[in-house]
Amino acid sequence: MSWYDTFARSFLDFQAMAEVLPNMVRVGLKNTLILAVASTFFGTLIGIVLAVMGISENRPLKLLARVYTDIFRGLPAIVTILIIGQGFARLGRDLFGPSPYPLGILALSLIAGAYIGEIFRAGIQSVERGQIDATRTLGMTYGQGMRLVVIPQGIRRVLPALVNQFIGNVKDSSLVYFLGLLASERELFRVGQDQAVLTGNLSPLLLAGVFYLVITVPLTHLVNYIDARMRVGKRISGVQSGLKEVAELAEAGVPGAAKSPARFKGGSIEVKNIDMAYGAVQVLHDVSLKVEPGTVTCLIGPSGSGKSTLLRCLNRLVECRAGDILLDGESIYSQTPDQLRRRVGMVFQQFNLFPDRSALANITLALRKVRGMSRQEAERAASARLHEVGLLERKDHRPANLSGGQQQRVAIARALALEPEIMLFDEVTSALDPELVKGVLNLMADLGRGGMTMVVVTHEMNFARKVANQVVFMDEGRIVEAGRPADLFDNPQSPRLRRFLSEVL
Ligand SMILES: Nc1ncnc2c1ncn2[C@@H]1O[C@H](COP(=O)(O)OP(=O)(O)OP(=O)(O)O)[C@@H](O)[C@H]1O
Repeated sequence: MSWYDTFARSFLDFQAMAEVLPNMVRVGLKNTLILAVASTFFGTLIGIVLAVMGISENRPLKLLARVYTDIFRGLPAIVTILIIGQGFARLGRDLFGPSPYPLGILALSLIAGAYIGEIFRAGIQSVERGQIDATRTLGMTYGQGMRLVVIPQGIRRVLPALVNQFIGNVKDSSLVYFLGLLASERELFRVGQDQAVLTGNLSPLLLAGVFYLVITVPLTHLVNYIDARMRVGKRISGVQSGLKEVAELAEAGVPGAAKSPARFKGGSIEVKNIDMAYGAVQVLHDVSLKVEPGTVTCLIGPSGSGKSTLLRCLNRLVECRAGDILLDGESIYSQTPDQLRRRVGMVFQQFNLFPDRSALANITLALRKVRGMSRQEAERAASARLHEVGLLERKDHRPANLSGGQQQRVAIARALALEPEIMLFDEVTSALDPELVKGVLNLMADLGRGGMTMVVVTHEMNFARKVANQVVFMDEGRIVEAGRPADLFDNPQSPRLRRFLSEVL
């Protein structure tokens, strides 16, 4: 007999396959899916708890999650299944009757939980810090930020890994057979193996193998497709040049130099002798500053001089070590950070838009969750803000489908939607292509003319000169000079400011 005949007799006995097929679908496939789905479901619940424990600040919880993960990831699956299935057989019988099947699910879930916990933890930790900063500046609590923004993004990022885990559970479900399943509980492998013993050839096992592939291969491809779709959203055509973006703003009524009527009720700020340190490194030394209502203050200075840190003290993204800050004459420490941040909006260099939400949804999220508006109210308000920044037509675009300048204008609209009294801008044009900078600066100048109190960290000296009421020069964590732009730029008093201006102008 040729090798092929031997092979065909062992593996290609179609009659043996046909005989086992009904049982394989009705019993094997069904039970494999129940085992895999149930253990992925319970494993996901365990994984979420482990991930939350793993990223918490509580050391005992962290340690517990670590120990759990090390044990269940380190042991071979079959060892865990046998220890749980046989070690707790008595208890299992009392609880679930003669079937070892529930204990099999429990063992698979405990193993899956260890892997899924690590997957979630990595996913959540991979979400940029700026995302949580953005939720905080929009007045969301830490819990809201995690639940509404960070965790969904983290889960989306790890979706392929989660599906891999499900595929792993489909395969590991075959190990439950070691617990001696009842006939009605046999999974694919066991049905194939029993039939192989009966017929004396391996064709039923091959058929079981085909079933495993039929479940796992399409799933992998499906998840890759969904993942790609979710990452960027639906592609929307309509890329435009940066020069056209300035026109977009003019159409929306942001005319650059024209006078706009006061439409904001800006608040006042008084910074009184604040010190701030990151650990042992003192970053701000005895900083005092007054910002009158409805004025624009530009903070300038070399890199690392503490400008961003000062800005972050104003909305308590970082906390001062000494001194006080008054908002409209009242200490910002007499209110919660969330209450304060509803009054003090902030826009960042990296935009920090939520990538998985449209421009409109980026704005409505805080309106609904922080301000408690209905969906309709929030959409109406968000549309009005988008119109003001010339982007109403692009309300359904995800950030990935917008230019940097457009993204920054959405970020400004998002902050304005909460109707703050103060707006903080942290180098908001530094990440933009040169031709997109003008559109964003025009918009900011318009806000200033509209009576918004603004504190702007910027390297755009022209903007500071033309738009600011007050320019503040910082160096090494101290305010070195502050005054009207003409005084600072044309008549700098300190050698440090003179040197700085000679380098940047
Ligand atoms: N999270 C942090 N942990 C530790 N040190 C930090 C942190 N953020 C900033 N620093 C340090 O604090 C100092 C001031 O930084 P800050 O970002 O406020 O300066 P900056 O003037 O805004 O600089 P740039 O223009 O480069 O943004 C720098 O020495 C910086 O390295």
